[in-house]
Amino acid sequence: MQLAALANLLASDGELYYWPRFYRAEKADAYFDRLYRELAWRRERLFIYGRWVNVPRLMAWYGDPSARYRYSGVDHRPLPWTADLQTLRGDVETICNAAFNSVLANLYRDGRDSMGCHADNEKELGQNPLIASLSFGDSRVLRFKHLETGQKLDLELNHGDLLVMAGELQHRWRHELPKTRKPKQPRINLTFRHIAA
Ligand SMILES: O=C(O)CCC(=O)C(=O)O
Ligand SMILES: [Fe+2]
Repeated sequence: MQLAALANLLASDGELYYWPRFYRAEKADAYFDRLYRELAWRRERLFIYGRWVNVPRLMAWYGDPSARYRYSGVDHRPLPWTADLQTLRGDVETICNAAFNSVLANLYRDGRDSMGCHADNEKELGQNPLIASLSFGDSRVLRFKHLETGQKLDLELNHGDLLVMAGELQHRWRHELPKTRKPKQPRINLTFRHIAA
């Protein structure tokens, strides 16, 4: 099966493809355990409105040496691919029929960890980036908001799910992973990207 066989969840202004349980529970369990233990999780700090704030999640950045990535004034040099990340990259490349040279890993330790509203629109990602996102661990809601109409779309991402963002999505929509008061176990999200050298 290929991405093109999936329906676009958006009626207009971008492409969003959702493949629930892309990995079955057992396989997803094994990935979660190893990623949790093996990735070099770091607490990042960002300089926002004149002060340093802790990013409310742990992060790790892997990729080809040429895949340097800058955001919020911080230059991210990728760590070399681990065996699992290579395998996962291969899987999503096959499905998406695209090449990825880097992956941003996020670890949301509990419901207080989150990601603020943003678009993945850095110029290194190209005009209409194709970004493949894998989720492992507890479920969390990813919320899309249309920039002009304010339309909202909530997607609950579960253990082993694949989500692909493409087309004009990053120009027309923003997305966030809100905090929640519900008790939550850790969740790992991997977003595979192609960074122009
Ligand atoms: O955790 C998620 O599902 C979203 C991650 C995300 O938006 C990003 O890494 O840019
Ligand atoms: Fe994002």
